[in-house]
Amino acid sequence: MKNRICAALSAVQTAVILRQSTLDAKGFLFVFFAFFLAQSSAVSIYNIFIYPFYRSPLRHLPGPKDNTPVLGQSLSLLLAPSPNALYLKWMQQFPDAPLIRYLHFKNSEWLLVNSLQVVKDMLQTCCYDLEKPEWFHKIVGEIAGVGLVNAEGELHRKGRKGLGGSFSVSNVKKIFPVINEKSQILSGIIDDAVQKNPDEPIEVSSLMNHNAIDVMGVAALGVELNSLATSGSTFTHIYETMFNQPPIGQAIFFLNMFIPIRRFLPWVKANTDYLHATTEVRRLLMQTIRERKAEVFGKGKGEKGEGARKEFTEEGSRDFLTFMLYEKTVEGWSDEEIHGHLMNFMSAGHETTAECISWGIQTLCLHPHIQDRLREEINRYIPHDGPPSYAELEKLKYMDNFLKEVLRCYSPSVLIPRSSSTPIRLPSAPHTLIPPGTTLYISPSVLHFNPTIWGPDAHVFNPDRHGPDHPSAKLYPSSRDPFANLAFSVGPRICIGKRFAALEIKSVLVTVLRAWEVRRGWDADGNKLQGGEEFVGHGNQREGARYEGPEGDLLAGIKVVNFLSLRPSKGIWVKFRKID
Ligand code: HEM
Repeated sequence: MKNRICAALSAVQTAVILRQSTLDAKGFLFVFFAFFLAQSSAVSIYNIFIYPFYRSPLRHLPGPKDNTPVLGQSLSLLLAPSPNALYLKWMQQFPDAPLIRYLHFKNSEWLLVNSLQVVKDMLQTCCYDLEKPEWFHKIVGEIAGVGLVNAEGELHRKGRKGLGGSFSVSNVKKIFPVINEKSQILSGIIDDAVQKNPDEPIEVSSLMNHNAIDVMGVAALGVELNSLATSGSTFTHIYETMFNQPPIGQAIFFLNMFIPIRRFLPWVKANTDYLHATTEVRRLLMQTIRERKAEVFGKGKGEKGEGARKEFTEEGSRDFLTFMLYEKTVEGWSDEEIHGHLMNFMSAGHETTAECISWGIQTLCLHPHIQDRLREEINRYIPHDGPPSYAELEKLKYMDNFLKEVLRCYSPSVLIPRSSSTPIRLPSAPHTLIPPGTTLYISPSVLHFNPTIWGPDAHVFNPDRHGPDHPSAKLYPSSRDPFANLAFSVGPRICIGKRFAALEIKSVLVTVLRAWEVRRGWDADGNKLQGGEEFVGHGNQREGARYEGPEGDLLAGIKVVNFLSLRPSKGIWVKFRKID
């Protein structure tokens, strides 16, 4: 925008000069670029060095002042030990500030949200007055496509309506046997590994990733990807390249939010690998859409055939792709739109779910008594060896609380950002005029570890705190506010896959806990314990914490990747012992 205005102004100024002189084409270009350079430099100097410090209506808000010149806090955020670390530090430093102002790249102003009221305004009251920021569209669009995640306004409402059926209880129930089947395969793989080497820890986060990819393959695409059986499918490799980038890849990813540099770095391997992965996932999904269309509508017909409809419904095939092709509500959706939704499901749906299960197992290793209580509940309400039914899972109340606590302490989603294209005042902060383009940043961890919401033990893992009779219900009523649990977000843009994800997580945990006792298999630095070595330390919690802060203790030595979600960088090593 800034460049377009400067270019238009420069063109007018050059035209005025041209009328008074006889310049040739070269001279014309020279004058134009000279004007353009001078004007855009002046605007940049104003935006970077003057506006945020002397003019901005946000300049008096509390926030960190230890900025790096021009880069603000961006370098510190990039180098932080976790995607939450700095935000949690600021939450502790400015406990009473509903909005914490910090400077980002080129001294752009960002606001960290530190109040439930502001969260409510952003995600509910003003949901459609705010949009996802331009930088988010750019970076998440590369990984997750357009789909719902990047749709705004009317397009988003239409998408939600059209996709509601795919994620309804009845459709999710139809997919449930697939989820259970994959959990069984997962258990079989653990069994094989333990039989070969009983004392050797197993890395669970990549295992859970393979499981989640296989589930999404069948649920979203109707395709068996066989990641678990073959230790990785093409999709697994693609997503590993995207999510597991080396430091140079992360730096490019980060810079690309502000300056489109990817195409200028064809010699950097991390960049070309990443670009190849995004092109390849698009190609594979487009190919799957074409093939399914041919199956559903008949080759080359491009129209619905009644015969095909019968065949598919009788088989009960209700993967999301087939559902989208059939549903009347979405008739007329282009391949491009369907592709966007599939990209969303594949990337938003597998990594987050796998991380949640992995952190869940990590906490079970740290808290054997929680493991015992869960196992006891499972054995009571699912008193058979077969896969759990939907109704049986619904009876597991302690499991529900455990899952809530895992999502509170280890929210896989680390950012819920919004911005406005016009100046806006939020109802809960009417005196703060938020200029257009300012990023309002919700880091779920800031609300999840806030002692004013959860009490002084907010940093402690305790599933019981979610129980209806727990004292915190009366002492800290805000902890019962739906907006205090942000792992799936809340409001019209709440995660559409929430129910599906919860089912998958519980299915895996039930399968694992019925068959296995899990024990810590990582040392104080998160490395795999060798052979029969056991972890010795004073209380698993404190040992190996990488940094001070509410989250540091809970990570128990496991280092995380400072990227788009809470992902362990060296995996999570776990010892499994068969329960007789
Ligand atoms: C533990 C697992 C999951 C977590 C923690 C999670 C978290 C989230 C969060 C926080 C959002 C809101 C983002 C925002 O508004 O900025 C979201 C949106 C979304 N999620 Fe999930 N998700 C999970 C699983 C899934 C699954 C399994 C699917 C699909 C099968 C899925 C598909 C989506 C989609 C399509 C959206 C966009 C919704 C919209 O904007 O209306 N997610 N998710």
